[in-house]
Amino acid sequence: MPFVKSQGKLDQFFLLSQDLFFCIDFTGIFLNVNPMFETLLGYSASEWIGKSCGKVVDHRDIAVIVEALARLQSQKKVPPFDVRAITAEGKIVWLEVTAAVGEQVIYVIARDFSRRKAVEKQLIRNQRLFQIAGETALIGGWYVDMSEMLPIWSNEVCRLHGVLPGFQPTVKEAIDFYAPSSEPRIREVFEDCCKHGISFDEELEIITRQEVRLWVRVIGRAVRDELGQIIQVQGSTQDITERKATERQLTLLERSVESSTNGVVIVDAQRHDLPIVYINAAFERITGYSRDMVLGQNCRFLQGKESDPATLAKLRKGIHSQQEVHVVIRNYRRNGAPFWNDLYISPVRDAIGAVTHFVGVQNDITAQREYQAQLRHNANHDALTGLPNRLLLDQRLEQGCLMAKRYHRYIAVLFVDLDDFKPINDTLGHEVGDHILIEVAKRLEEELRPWDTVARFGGDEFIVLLPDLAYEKDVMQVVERLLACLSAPYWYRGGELRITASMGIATDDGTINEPRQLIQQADLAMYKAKRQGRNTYQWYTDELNRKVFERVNLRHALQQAIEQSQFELHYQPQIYGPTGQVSGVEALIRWYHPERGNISPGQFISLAEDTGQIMPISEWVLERACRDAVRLNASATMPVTMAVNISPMQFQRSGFLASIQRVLKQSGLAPELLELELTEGVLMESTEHAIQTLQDLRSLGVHIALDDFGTGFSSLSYLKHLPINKLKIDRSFVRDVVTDPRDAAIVDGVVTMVAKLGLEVLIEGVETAEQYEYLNARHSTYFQGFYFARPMSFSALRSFLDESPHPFSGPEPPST
Ligand SMILES: Nc1nc2c(ncn2[C@@H]2O[C@H](COP(=O)(O)O[C@H]3[C@@H](O)[C@H](n4cnc5c(=O)[nH]c(N)nc54)O[C@@H]3COP(=O)(O)O)[C@@H](O)[C@H]2O)c(=O)[nH]1
Repeated sequence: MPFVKSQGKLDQFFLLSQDLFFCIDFTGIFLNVNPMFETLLGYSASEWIGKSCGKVVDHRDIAVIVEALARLQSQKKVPPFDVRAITAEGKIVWLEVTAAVGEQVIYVIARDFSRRKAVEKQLIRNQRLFQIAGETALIGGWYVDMSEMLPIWSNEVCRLHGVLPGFQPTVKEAIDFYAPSSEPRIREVFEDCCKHGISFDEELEIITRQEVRLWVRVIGRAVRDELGQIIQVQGSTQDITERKATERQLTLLERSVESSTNGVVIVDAQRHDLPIVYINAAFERITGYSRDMVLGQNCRFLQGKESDPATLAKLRKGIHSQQEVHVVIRNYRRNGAPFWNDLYISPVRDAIGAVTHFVGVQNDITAQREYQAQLRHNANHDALTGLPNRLLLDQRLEQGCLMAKRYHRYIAVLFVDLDDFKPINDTLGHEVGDHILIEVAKRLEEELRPWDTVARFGGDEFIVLLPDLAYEKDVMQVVERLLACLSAPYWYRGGELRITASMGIATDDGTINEPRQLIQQADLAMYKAKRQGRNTYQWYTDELNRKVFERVNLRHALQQAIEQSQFELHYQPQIYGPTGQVSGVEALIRWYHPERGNISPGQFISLAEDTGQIMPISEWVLERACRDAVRLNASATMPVTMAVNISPMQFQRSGFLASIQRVLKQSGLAPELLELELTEGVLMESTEHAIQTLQDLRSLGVHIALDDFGTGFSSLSYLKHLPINKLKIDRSFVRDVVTDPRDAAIVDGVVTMVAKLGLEVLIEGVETAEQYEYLNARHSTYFQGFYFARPMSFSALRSFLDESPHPFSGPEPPST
């Protein structure tokens, strides 16, 4: 046996001990070792007797051995110490060494605690890992022993609360860290856990020592002993502030998307056929499809027969090239109703730039589109009849002319004007008028081919375009059909109404430069139809064209005349038969055009009436005539009346009376020396208003003469209602008065009757001595005519009056 021989019972212990027992001398040489030495370290005990104990000790712990030996040599006590021994296999064994000095020997007991050491090491490592995990995930651990009720916080929990590691709060202090909104909850769940063992997992807000608000996830659970008693509550606290902020942001985003009025759809770009993965409420509302119906589907279920292929191609191209794309596309709701979808599609990329989704933002712009279409329709159509208006008519006319030119066809333009529509409107009311216009529009449309156009041109005027005619004469069938259908009875509230139309026709083979001229031509032809008795048609001719051309030129020249004061006034004397004296003069306008010479009022007055140019002209005439009348009367021996022709438009203007007053005032002419000549037509229209104006004029003292009597309606009955002073018998009755007993009878009758009404009479157009003698012998009245004098300039008139104040008192009037 290599071991020290046993001595009594202690030897047994020495031999059987699970610890190492050995003796060394003061230099550390093994003197004796027990069997456990061999078992534990794997060395043969006999080999080691006489060897230094330092040989089995790891070199890192040699210093420890050396120091212990030194102490023992000095008879000092050595507290237990740990060293690493190296086994025969080269493994390390941790030994807890206790050494004591005996007689010349040192007794050593060494206990293997390698396992404990390994556990300790593992524990330390785990703790470290736990700490790292806590620090990384911002999770701290804590526990509260029920016996002490003092929370123990990990370093991370301390850090979270803004206190130093090792901080030891009371339960109250720990709870006080929670924000007022969270404090009741943590108190409740902690108490429930302590009392009833109910685990908790809460997201709450704490306020750190530095007054920083943090969101934490706090988890707690009860730990029970073997009897089921709760002995500890332990848990973790995790900083989730960042996650909460992100969550809040996400919630905000989600809510925004959800509550957006725009439809939002997200499709998965990485799955086959781009299935929908999200739609918001607006998408559901717009399309009528619910989430369940569309998730997983491709968006093409929104398309339909009217979805424009070009738009779809653009959409596909954008998706294919993973680029943003904007389209307005015709889509269909679940119920099949189409809608206009204003759609933006954008790719959504991940962190490395790969497209993972496409997000589509859509807006239902149907109402907007319809409104725009309505606006466009309104801009191009007449509100009452729904027919195209002038704007659209112009476009169609242009197209029609182009077609005619390209395909060697004809286009016809019909100008349709209802006959005597105004009286219907005026007497039966606008409601009836509107009804007729709508009915006319309907009838016209019904008679035409789909590619023809009926447009409302103005009040009771319609234009019909007949493009694509093989022959000009083809238009006749249409015209006759239209005239017939328009003259059929109209019914309104059970009553029958009759109305006809006059039509002007203009045609072209597409060579016309200015298509609009066709309308003017048709208009002109229509007027001719009117003059020819209504309910008929007329073709436009070159003769009419010449007139139009002339009118256009004349209108332009007239404007220049107004601007450049090219007018003059001439005066024609009026004679009082019984005395042969000049009782008045009629102011007659003269226009001397620098290139065209004299242009007679007969040529331009009616045009000026049509264009409104009569207004500045009339104003000028009135002012000049009144001023000249004042000058004339200043030197005349007898009062000379100034007769001024008043145009219908001038008379009907609301400021007419005021303008007369103003001119009288400015010129200083006595009102009774001013005689206004009005035609029958003026007085026939709006009689009440006309009579009132006449009465007002009469109240001013101004004289009124009714001009051209006998050429118009010449209703004798209305004469008695008119507050006029004088009646001028038209010269057409005078021309043959000597030879034609019928004219003589008319003149006799009118003069006699008018005299009986207490009015004065002037006989116009006396050109010969015979006429004058004949008439003067029968009637004591006034005369005017070339026989006495032609219209003359103001200076000529003055000389005329100066030379001969009573020119026609004698038997022989001067030759003119
Ligand atoms: N609103 C205005 N109308 C005016 C004005 N000046 C003229 N007129 C109207 O133009 C028409 C033509 O006028 P005019 O060519 O001047 O002819 C006048 C006389 O020259 C003509 N007349 C006079 N005596 C005779 C005659 O013996 N024979 C004959 N063949 N013609 C004669 O008659 C015209 C005047 O007619 P009336 O006005 O009816 O008295 C004409 O209608 C004018 O009214 C103007 O300033 N404003």
